[in-house]
Amino acid sequence: MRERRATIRAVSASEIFAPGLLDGQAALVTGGGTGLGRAAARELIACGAQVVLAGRREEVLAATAARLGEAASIVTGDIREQEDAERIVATVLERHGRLDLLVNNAGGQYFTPAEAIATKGWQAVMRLNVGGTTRMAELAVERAMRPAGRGTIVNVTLSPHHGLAGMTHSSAARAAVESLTRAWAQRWAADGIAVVAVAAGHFQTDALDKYPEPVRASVARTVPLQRLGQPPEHAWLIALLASELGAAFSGSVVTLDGARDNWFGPWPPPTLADEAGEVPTEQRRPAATR
Ligand SMILES: CCCCCCC/C=C/C(=O)SCCNC(=O)CCNC(=O)[C@H](O)C(C)(C)COP(=O)(O)OP(=O)(O)OC[C@H]1O[C@@H](n2cnc3c(N)ncnc32)[C@H](O)[C@@H]1OP(=O)(O)O
Ligand SMILES: NC(=O)C1=CN([C@@H]2O[C@H](COP(=O)(O)OP(=O)(O)OC[C@H]3O[C@@H](n4cnc5c(N)ncnc54)[C@H](OP(=O)(O)O)[C@@H]3O)[C@@H](O)[C@H]2O)C=CC1
Repeated sequence: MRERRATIRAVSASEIFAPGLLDGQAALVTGGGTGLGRAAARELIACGAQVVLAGRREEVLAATAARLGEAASIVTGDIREQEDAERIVATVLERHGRLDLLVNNAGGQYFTPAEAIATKGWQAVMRLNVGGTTRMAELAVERAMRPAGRGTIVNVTLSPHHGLAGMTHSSAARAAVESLTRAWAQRWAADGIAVVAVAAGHFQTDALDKYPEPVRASVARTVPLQRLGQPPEHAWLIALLASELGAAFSGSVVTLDGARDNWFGPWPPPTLADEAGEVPTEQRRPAATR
């Protein structure tokens, strides 16, 4: 595992938070080199935090850190491996002497029908999303947050919660992480540690490129907002949870999805509406007679 410091380049001020909101904080963002993790790191830095980006690909992390400037640094490692995970947390402590915020953002799955998921694939998704997230949370608590008597852990999960038919392994894994979030919030409250899950809907990141074209083309239409989420929107929520307000959210699953959760389609439902777009209404009951 190799480490490298970023070159100097500043991030512009936050568009919505006051300067200095997170001054003095040290954050660790897993999967911080790409997509939602990169946007979160940028916003945390804009708010004053020092951020360590973790992931497996050094070149990806280094390119992001170079864009984020001297408040960003990188550490390579695989969150599924105990030794790597330990070194990731140790690196943050060596560099900053503290870890105030862990963003458990590294995760993912592949798109396939439920019955096509091989045991090995199921285990791969569980190992990454549940195993990796758990390992990082426990290490952050043991090594940094409990000794400091404070800290915030944000676990990135997935909306809709009623299940994604092409990603059932991930629906199950993220449900487990949300359940763990609630349990950890109780378990670690007395240590001054807040644990929150952010259930992300469908966000416009490069990762969507890996899904089949018809899936990509239709995703935004499955969202009542009729557009994909933008990474800065997710990043603003992460920064908010890293602020003093995060403690009050402990144990919550905050869904950020443009109303995707539990949406069953547009209104009026195309199968019910007539040519004029009107939906049949039920007859009123006759007035009661005396
Ligand atoms: C209707 C709306 C749908 C759109 C939803 C949009 C919402 C977006 C949600 C997101 O999360 S976007 C972010 C996506 N990012 C990632 O997924 C990145 C991380 N993902 C991965 O690394 C992999 O997908 C992984 C499987 C989770 C982990 O990979 P790992 O390296 O551990 O496994 P592999 O060795 O590659 O594979 C192991 C095993 O898994 C099965 N498998 C893997 N990929 C596929 C596939 N594409 N199709 C079928 N099966 C797959 C397979 O059994 C593999 O074993 P072998 O066959 O290789 O022996
Ligand atoms: N985009 C979306 O619409 C949604 C995304 N999400 C979730 O948000 C998170 C970020 O998504 P997004 O940015 O779009 O996708 P990405 O695929 O870009 O992000 C995944 C990141 O995790 C890192 N990563 C993956 N496996 C490991 C590992 N074993 N150890 C360390 N790092 C790892 C990857 O880097 P590397 O490969 O270099 O290790 C990558 O930077 C993921 O958990 C995703 O599932 C949830 C809902 C919707």
